[in-house]
Amino acid sequence: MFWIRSYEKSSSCYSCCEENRSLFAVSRAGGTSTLCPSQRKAASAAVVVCSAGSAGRTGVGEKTITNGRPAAVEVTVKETRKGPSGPEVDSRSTAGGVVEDVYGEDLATEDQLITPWAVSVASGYSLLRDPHHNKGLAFTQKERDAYYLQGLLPPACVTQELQEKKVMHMLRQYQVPLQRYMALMDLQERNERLFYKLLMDNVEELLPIVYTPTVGEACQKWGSIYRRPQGLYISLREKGRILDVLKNWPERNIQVIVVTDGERILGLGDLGCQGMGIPVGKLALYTALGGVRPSACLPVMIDVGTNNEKLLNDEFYIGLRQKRANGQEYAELMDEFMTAVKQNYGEKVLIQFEDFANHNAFELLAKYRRTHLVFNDDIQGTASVVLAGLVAALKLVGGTLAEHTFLFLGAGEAGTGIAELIALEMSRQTKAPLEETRKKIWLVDSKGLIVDSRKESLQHFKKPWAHEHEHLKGLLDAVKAIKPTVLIGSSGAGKTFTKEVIEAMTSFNEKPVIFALSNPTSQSECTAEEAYQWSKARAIFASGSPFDPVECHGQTFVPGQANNAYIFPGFGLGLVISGAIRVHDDMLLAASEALARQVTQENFDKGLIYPPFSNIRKISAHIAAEVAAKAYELGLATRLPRPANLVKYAESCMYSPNYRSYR
Ligand SMILES: NC(=O)C1=CN([C@@H]2O[C@H](COP(=O)(O)OP(=O)(O)OC[C@H]3O[C@@H](n4cnc5c(N)ncnc54)[C@H](OP(=O)(O)O)[C@@H]3O)[C@@H](O)[C@H]2O)C=CC1
Ligand SMILES: CC(=O)C(=O)O
Ligand SMILES: [Mg+2]
Repeated sequence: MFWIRSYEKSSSCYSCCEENRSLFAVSRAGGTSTLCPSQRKAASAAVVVCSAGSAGRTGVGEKTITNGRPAAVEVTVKETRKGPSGPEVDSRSTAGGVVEDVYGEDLATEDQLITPWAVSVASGYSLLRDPHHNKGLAFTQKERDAYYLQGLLPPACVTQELQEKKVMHMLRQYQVPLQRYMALMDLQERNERLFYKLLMDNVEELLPIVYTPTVGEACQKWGSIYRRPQGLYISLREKGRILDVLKNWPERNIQVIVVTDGERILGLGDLGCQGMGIPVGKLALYTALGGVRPSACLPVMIDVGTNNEKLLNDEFYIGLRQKRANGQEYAELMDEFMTAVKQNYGEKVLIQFEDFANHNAFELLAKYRRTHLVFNDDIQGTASVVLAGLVAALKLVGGTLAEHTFLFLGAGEAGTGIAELIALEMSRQTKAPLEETRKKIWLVDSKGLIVDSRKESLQHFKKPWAHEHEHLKGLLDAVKAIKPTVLIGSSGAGKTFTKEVIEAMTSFNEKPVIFALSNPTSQSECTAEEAYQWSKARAIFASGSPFDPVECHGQTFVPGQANNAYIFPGFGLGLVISGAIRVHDDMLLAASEALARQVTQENFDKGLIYPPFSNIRKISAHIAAEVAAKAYELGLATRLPRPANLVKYAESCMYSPNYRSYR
């Protein structure tokens, strides 16, 4: 038995050997190659050719047998790309030529060019450095014998459970959340399955590390803590060759892309290229919470510059050092990206827009929702999660949606996205026209209450909310005048729900419903403690970032986390398993209902309007099933026939992080 290092996963091999990604071939830079039986047969000959699929690269491995095992496997990489007129072009010269040995760079002087990805493998050493297959001390003795690992590991063989216990123990020693974040990222790069097992088994403890609030700090310091790319960085420099850039990614079978341009990272503003932490974090949740295979997930950072002066002057900044491109230049880059994604991965890859500034977010969604499978998490995912929380909250406060009055602080992506879905649901329930149901919803932006006298100067997404009313500048005035039953913070501005605001809400509501959605914790409109204390323990409260339970008036309150993380993983899974080709608003409503249904009486008894994250895999399966059902109903699903039991089917599709046994 021997291994061949190949450069692309052959798509035919992928499908026939998916379940048993054996180690006949090992990965390069996170990519894996699996030899199907025919290739294995070929592998017993002296030369193996691994097809490059559409990427156009061919790796040719030659082996020399010494005492029944490979003494060395030399691999020659012949880069073949189609020339402009069609025929294959041997681009070896531009690729840096043939590399003679595995670690050629050690022999080269610093100014000599080397081709780092042309290497050969004949030892388990590389297996230990392949995060997709590495099991560390959990390799059994048999596996150590079979895969040339003898001596490369200390003698102890341990279980994955013991490894998990040890890493959790180590993580808990760190006092600083960012240290935990970095340790987890290191684990992801070292042993992917252990990383996901940890995340799934300890979701409530680790979510605040890989996600909000710590991911916010990680993005702010990304330039300093950057170690490995973790996704694709596509900058203005790549304009005109984005398709080629996509082909550099080692995985072919991508199902979900999360893309940002870094302009509105949580409530932290423009973090430019450092926003990459968000797609990386969101996709970790796609796998851990929604069960999408890690190899099917692709984080993308579109770098068009940054207007953040501090970053532009930071010596450790890793992005383009220029002001943000906008207008036509921006639109062209995005268009090239969207086209290349479809060309490379097909019609059914889900593209999730994340943390774009609102002046681009609404346009991108409107433009591509007709041609691509796109979803804006901040506009649509947030709307779905908040609607679910409201529907659940009605069980505690009484009344129908239409009997409530809503006031938002913040009229951007999250605010207007939520407002629109509430109005849509109200309209469905009451059969009243959307224009009527919108009148129950009021929004305040940085200039005050959105009213008709401001209409001319409003951004297009605010115009539907410009109702007749005198203009009021401050939130407190608006609360007193509108007398909302539900107050929702989506401003990105921390500490804006003051004592006076919460007391005013409490003065005319028996149980004021208060959502402080802004992330990370520093930007939350108020803390859980403030909401409960200032409302004399009467508030029904949920926040975007997590807060610890609060003791108030002799009771313990467990605040809910109104975060789109409840929705997008299951939502995406539903699209993937049904082979959906477009996202429809009805799917958002279906996801929202599925989430609201998961809140149990026991949860309500604790004042919770969201189920605990510890049940998230089950919740995601139910959301996925409802979304898929809607896709079938709307004729948007392509995976036929429709499975009879969609919940069971969704569960059966979910990634498991348990180690596989290697033959
Ligand atoms: N919990 C969750 O799941 C989610 C939370 N969020 C959070 O919501 C926040 C906003 O996100 P998003 O809607 O995309 O951002 P946008 O930039 O699109 O919108 C922000 C809105 O808040 C207004 N605003 C800002 N500061 C103030 C202030 N001091 N007083 C009143 N209004 C203010 C802005 O006013 P103007 O238009 O006048 O500039 C704008 O209307 C972020 O912190 C984000 O992290 C977002 C998505 C999901
Ligand atoms: C949660 C989220 O998507 C945000 O804060 O932007
Ligand atoms: Mg977001």
